[in-house]
Amino acid sequence: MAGSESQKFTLQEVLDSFKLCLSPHKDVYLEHYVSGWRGLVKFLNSLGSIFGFISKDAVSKIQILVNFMKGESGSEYVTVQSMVKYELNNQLVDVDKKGIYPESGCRTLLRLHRALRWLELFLDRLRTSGENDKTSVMCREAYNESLANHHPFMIRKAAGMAFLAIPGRAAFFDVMNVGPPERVVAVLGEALPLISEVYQITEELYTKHNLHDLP
Ligand SMILES: CCCCCCCC/C=C\CCCCCCCC(=O)N[C@@H](COP(=O)(O)O)[C@H](O)/C=C/CCCCCCCCCCCCC
Repeated sequence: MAGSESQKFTLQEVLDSFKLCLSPHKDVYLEHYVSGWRGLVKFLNSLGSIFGFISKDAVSKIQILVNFMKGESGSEYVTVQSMVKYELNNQLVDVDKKGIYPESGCRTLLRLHRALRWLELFLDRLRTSGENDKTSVMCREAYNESLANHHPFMIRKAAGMAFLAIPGRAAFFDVMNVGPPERVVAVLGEALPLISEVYQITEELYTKHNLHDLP
């Protein structure tokens, strides 16, 4: 029982992680970034096995980052800023698109960063949606405006199929475990600026170092 309870998703938990993500100097703590994603994956898993291929990909990327954080150079992987600095200074990133470092922290985080933009767009649609709006449509629109631009045809097709299995708005809000719809909307309103700020800071860092096209 305790085990299954600890696997239960709450939107509040994700909100707390993103709250802790930013240092006073606006550095992004990897530990909390990763823990925010872990919470989201928990949510995805609770929606059913059709989302398994998405969850598996997110988990493998989270694990790559955790391995760096726990590895011998762990002290360089405290924030996104320190990770970028360390990997660039030590030529551990495929800046010239050679594919020698297919699992660098920078390229791995880039994939999650793009997914964070999808999340921001999706949550904003959810927050402003009406009772009769379809979650699958909101999700697809957010995906087409963000992640889809980075995915090949087959992944886009598979993602499109999975979106059809997303529960309706009321059931979706229930799984968030924060209370009635008005409370969900309020917590989303609190979560969104935090997610947006983390996204924006990472976006600017990747632009500054020309890291948006890492293979
Ligand atoms: C606050 C609660 C409400 C929202 C809950 C959302 C829960 C979402 C949880 C996790 C999202 C998954 C993040 C997926 C990361 C994808 C990273 C990526 O782009 N990977 C591709 C490229 O990687 P490399 O090959 O270059 O290493 C990879 O090819 C992707 C494979 C899987 C397909 C990804 C489709 C993503 C669709 C967007 C998520 C839809 C979730 C719908 C659930 C409502």
